[in-house]
Amino acid sequence: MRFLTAGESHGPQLTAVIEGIPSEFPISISKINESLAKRQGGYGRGKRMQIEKDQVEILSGVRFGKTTGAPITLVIKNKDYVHWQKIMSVDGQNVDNSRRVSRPRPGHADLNGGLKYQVRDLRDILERSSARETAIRVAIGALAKQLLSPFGIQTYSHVINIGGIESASFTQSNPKSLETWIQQVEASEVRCADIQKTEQMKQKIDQAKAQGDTVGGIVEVIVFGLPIGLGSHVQWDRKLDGRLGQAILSIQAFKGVEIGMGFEVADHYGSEVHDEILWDQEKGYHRATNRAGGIEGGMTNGEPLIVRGAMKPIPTLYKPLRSVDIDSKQSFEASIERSDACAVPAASIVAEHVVAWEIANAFFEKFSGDSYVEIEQQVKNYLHLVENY
Ligand SMILES: Cc1cc2nc3c(=O)[nH]c(=O)nc-3n(C[C@H](O)[C@H](O)[C@H](O)COP(=O)(O)O)c2cc1C
Ligand SMILES: C=C(O[C@@H]1CC(C(=O)O)=C[C@@H](OP(=O)(O)O)[C@H]1O)C(=O)O
Repeated sequence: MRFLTAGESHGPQLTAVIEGIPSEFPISISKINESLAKRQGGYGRGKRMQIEKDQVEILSGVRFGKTTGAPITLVIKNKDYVHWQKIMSVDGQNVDNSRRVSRPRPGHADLNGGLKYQVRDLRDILERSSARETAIRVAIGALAKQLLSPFGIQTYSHVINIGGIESASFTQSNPKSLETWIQQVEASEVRCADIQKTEQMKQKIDQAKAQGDTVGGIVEVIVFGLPIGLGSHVQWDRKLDGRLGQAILSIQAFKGVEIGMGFEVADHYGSEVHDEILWDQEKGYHRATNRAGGIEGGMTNGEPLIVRGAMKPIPTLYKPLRSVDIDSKQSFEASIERSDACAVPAASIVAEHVVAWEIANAFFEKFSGDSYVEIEQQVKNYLHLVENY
């Protein structure tokens, strides 16, 4: 499976064309819209999220609520476009050039992109590098989630750090009831299961905002119900951990990724890092612990997948950093675009959905076929083989 996205932050719409989705899978538009609404939420977001109300349109590849096997086209309209039509004019007629950007913002693609593409209005770079694009990637991931759901694979996310205020990872907190834990995360304005930490994280965001500053954080994605053997050890670009790393680091502002114990492995003995292998009649092969985060040798090992991503603080500051005007070469304060103070809760939804896409990709590589029934058969056969191994 593969996809391409297109669209500018203040252009008419975001578009995705997805290819390779097997036929006869039920697709619910309202479920995709639920994911889109979650991405728009979260404490600390700016005024743009009050303008947009993201809704997906499916323009091809789905009929009577089921995939047909043909390429799927997704569209999300930018409501803000009505205010930007002249600024984003395609044909150069009736233009408004008052929003030209000549002072690149540190931490953004502005300067590198301007030099690389030889454009003198840095808006040409800003518009496409913007994290507005994550809306369409969440729609794609929401579709992937629906493909995985019949096979019992579920993906969740939460926030475990905002500006240094830390909350327990899923493994540390080891909740008794998954349902209650999910409810707590969804009820929190920062998507953190701990109520006390939620308040502290909100305070941290308020504090940063009051100072014209921004904060980043860490998000954690957990995937349950994975069969053993998604991904492969045989080739570098088939290793699932490598692919997940790329997926997470491709999210705007993500600078670090960890699987399982992650960077912590460096501080421990091998006996404290690896997961002993057990077998019993009921569970078959399983592990005493899940320090590896569900992946060994580039393949799933049947334990829950645990992936974390670190997001840097939003680079646009209301107390701007110094930059250079590309016309006069004089030192100025960087341009201020309307901006979020913290987008970590929103980014946890993005991470959850890009991970779901990677898992779906690995799943349909292992269980390849053109239709739901064909794939269902393969899954059954394989699970039987695993059970009898
Ligand atoms: C959900 C989300 C929202 C974001 N909102 C903003 C924002 O309002 N202002 C901003 O300057 N950067 C924002 N960013 C981050 C920038 O898009 C990103 O830092 C920039 O494109 C440069 O890319 P890089 O940080 O990956 O190098 C956001 C990122 C995400 C994931
Ligand atoms: C539009 C979204 O996020 C945007 C991401 C973003 C950036 O520079 O990445 C800058 C802001 O854009 P604007 O200047 O239009 O307010 C955010 O609002 C979104 O998440 O849908």
